[in-house]
Amino acid sequence: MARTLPELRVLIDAVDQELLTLLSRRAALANEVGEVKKLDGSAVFRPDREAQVIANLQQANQGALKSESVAVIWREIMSACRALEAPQRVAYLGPKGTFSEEAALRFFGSSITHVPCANFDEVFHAATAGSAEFGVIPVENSTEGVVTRSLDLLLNSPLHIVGEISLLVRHHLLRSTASLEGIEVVLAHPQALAQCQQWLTTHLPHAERRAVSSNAEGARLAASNPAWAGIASERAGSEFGLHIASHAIQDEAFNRTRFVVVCLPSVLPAPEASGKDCTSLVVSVPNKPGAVHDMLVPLKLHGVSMTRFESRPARSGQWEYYFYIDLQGHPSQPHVAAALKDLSSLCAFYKVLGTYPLAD
Ligand SMILES: C=C(O[C@@H]1C=C(C(=O)O)C=C[C@H]1O)C(=O)O
Repeated sequence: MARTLPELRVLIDAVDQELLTLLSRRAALANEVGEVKKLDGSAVFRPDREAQVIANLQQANQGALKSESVAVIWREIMSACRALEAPQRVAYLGPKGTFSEEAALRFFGSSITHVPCANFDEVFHAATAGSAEFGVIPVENSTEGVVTRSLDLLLNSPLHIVGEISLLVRHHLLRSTASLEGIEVVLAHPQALAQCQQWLTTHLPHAERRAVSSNAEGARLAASNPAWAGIASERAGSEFGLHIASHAIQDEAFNRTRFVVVCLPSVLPAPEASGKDCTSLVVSVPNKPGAVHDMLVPLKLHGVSMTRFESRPARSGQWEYYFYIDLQGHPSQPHVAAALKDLSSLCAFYKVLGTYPLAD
């Protein structure tokens, strides 16, 4: 005979008690790890070790849980255990409800100390000055391309990149009522206004588009005026008590933003090779014919594939540029090391921004 609902619930309650005992044991061990780390001064957050823990469990998983669920559950368990060692402070573009916050939670789990910042410069400053261990910043969007301020800040910063997150970004039109009637102003970060420009031209041709410091800030302001609307995430909508006047208004259905995690090398040294890594560089070459072509030859010769190539003005007024290059691979791989050595010898400026595991 099939078990009844009350019987099943008694069994589930018993399993939960067992889980709690096991999780407490795990937490106590993590606490002990924290003590050891305090003595030898090593990094609290070890994303490489956490990735390995998840990979081992996914491989061992014979049960009913989906592989992705195993990852999500253990990310949170490890986030809570890590917070017992020392709460990690993570700076990002605030206020609450931004996609930067979502990216931070995806990478670190929810047991972090939030350090919301007013702009990207402040994120870099927080992670450099030590009011946060880590910063999370967007670097490119699949519709709008490069986030220029982030690239410019990376150039002169002592922070290095230790991880990346790729987030599906769905923008909603949010306001105090659920209709499109009477909207005079649409407030959002310039990136979001750009990612929704076709929709705005078609549906709200007469509304003023007003750039603000973040989408969540636009949503916060939209809550104060019925003729204003914001473009932001669902989370920002609930944070400020707004209705969704129109769902998923971004011009590209699969609009994605790539974020990177930055920190001082003393907080976390460069991650070791994971087998699926990216190495980010910024370089410049002498302003002479063929220099850019020559710079890329070593990549071809050593069989290293380039996944990104961006240029930014060097601001010298001489039509000189910095090139931001992403390569597949890790400098501990001989062919990557050889390509980097040859490439650097051709550059007037050469800086490795970081080497880190690729996002799923
Ligand atoms: C417990 C450790 O510290 C942190 C927490 C981890 C965990 O809960 O499994 C893993 C790596 C670290 O980010 C450790 O380094 O082993």
